[in-house]
Amino acid sequence: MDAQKVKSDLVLILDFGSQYTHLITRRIRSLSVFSLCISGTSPLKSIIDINPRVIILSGGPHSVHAPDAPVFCDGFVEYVEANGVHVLGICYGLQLIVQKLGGLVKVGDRQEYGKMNIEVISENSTFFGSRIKGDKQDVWMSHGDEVSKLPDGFKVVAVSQQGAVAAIENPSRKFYGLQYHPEVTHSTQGMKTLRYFLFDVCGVSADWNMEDVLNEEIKVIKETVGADDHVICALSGGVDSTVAATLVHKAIGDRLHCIFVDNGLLRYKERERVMDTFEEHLHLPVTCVDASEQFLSKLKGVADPETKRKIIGKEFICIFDEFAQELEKKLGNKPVYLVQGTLYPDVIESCPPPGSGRNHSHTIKSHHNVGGLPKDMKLKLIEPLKLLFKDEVRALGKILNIPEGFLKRHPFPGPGLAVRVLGDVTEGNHLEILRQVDEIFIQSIKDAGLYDEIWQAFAVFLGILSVGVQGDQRTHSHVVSLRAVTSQDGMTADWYRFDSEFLDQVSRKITNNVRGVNRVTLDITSKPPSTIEWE
Ligand SMILES: Nc1ncnc2c1ncn2[C@@H]1O[C@H](COP(=O)(O)OP(=O)(O)OP(=O)(O)O)[C@@H](O)[C@H]1O
Ligand SMILES: O=c1[nH]c(=O)c2[nH+]cn([C@@H]3O[C@H](COP(=O)(O)O)[C@@H](O)[C@H]3O)c2[nH]1
Ligand SMILES: NC(=O)CC[C@H](N)C(=O)O
Ligand SMILES: [Mg+2]
Repeated sequence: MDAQKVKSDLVLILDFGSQYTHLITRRIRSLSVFSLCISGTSPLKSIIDINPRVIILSGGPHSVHAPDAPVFCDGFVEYVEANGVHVLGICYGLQLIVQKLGGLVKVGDRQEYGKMNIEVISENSTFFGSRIKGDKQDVWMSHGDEVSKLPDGFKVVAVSQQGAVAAIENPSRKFYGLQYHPEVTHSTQGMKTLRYFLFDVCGVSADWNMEDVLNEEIKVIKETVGADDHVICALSGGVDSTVAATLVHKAIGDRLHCIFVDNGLLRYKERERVMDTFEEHLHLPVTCVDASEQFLSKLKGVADPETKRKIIGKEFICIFDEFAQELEKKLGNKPVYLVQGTLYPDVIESCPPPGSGRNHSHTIKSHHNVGGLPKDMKLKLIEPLKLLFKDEVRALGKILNIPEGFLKRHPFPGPGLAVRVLGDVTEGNHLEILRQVDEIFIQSIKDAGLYDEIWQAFAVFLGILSVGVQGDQRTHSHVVSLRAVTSQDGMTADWYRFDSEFLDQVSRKITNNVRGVNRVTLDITSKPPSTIEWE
């Protein structure tokens, strides 16, 4: 998906490191307006190429006074004014507008964190429209600096209960600013304010929808892939790669060749279930490669989580490479493209704004990623989902007639059960025990009608022994842990609150049915401080 080819009005977010940048993008997209975010310090050329109707400057952890504070590029103000682009600064974004256009920002006498009440003080505010003077609303603030002098031509249109500037505007120059965060749900009228700003103040059209995204994608893929070119796709049976493959298949038909790898680390009956779904419901051409021995032999005796992940990533690459070579023998020409199901959060996370302090998840653990393919494979990438969030990918999958039950599948990591059996995965029958426990847990969640409420659920094999008493006998057996989380995008997560009756039933089912397990525990940690997977 190419931002420059999106015909709808585009709202560009310049990201200065706010925790809520993704949220602004998502809120705007929910109004059927296309929105993208790029680093706040991006060069002018990137902004010109994207050609936005509106630019939002995000909040951020910096103070505009700090020597290394991130700033929009040179020529930004001249560009937006020459092109009639509306600019909205949120929090740090507002402070940046004030400082750069000749006003003053100082360290606040008071700080405003959390819930705050604001009042519209202007009779005729463009920003708040028909909302009359005196209108009050609860908003969510998070700032320590405050505006002490406005640039010429600006006026204050709302103030906080503590008397600090809460909203400013200069309609003739098309600059607006909010000191609070309209994108968080605690700002009770935040969505109303954003909607009014985009549609009534900026005149943006609400014409972005998934059908258009799909048709545009198919068109672009048809134009990109040559008439005789072949394309490969690593298909995991997960939502992202399946939606990406189905979309590309629609564009180029049987010149798409999918490979599903059984790495010996899959869940109970997963290989059969995934292959059945592909054949029966999705009609995708898939080659299943059984590489379980290859993977497991490489993992023998390896206990370190990062080493395990690296070994698995490397094996995947070898297998994709062999697949490409075999196809070359069969077809006479080597596949030119590789389809990946990369999503927008991956893209945003991989280019955090300078100094934002935002961690890229790869620094915590090496996520298996097909993007690590060796350069000499010379495959060019097709990433049709790279500007979409998971819920949008699910919506796209629905239009592609992918069964809804499939689209609601919980994510499953590429390294599979290897990151859920702690330590050496090849020891004893640990993998097999985990498969049985996981199946009971997931099936119980489905039977209780809870599957769709939970973002991801699974069992973990802890690799420690505990003493138990079973059938009057002393046992010294394995301990497992159950993990279920709610999340928006996997970047942060909270543990799911099961009721105790459900937990009691699952625990008994596991100890009564899985030989070798005498203790079941529940993981009640959010992310952060934990991660979702244990390794
Ligand atoms: N067993 C596998 N066989 C082939 N490719 C795989 C396998 N496991 C993972 N992959 C590749 O790794 C990519 C990343 O996996 P990831 O789990 O992030 O996405 P997904 O499996 O497509 O979707 P989901 O997040 O819903 O599980 C997949 O899109 C796929 O290309
Ligand atoms: O394809 C993947 N390859 C990986 O190596 C990998 N590691 C974690 N995950 C999934 O990513 C989400 C966040 O996981 P963590 O909180 O454990 O980092 C969760 O949904 C995890 O299941 C992976 N997915
Ligand atoms: N949330 C923000 O954007 C904060 C901006 C700035 N760091 C302040 O404290 O005022
Ligand atoms: Mg997966």
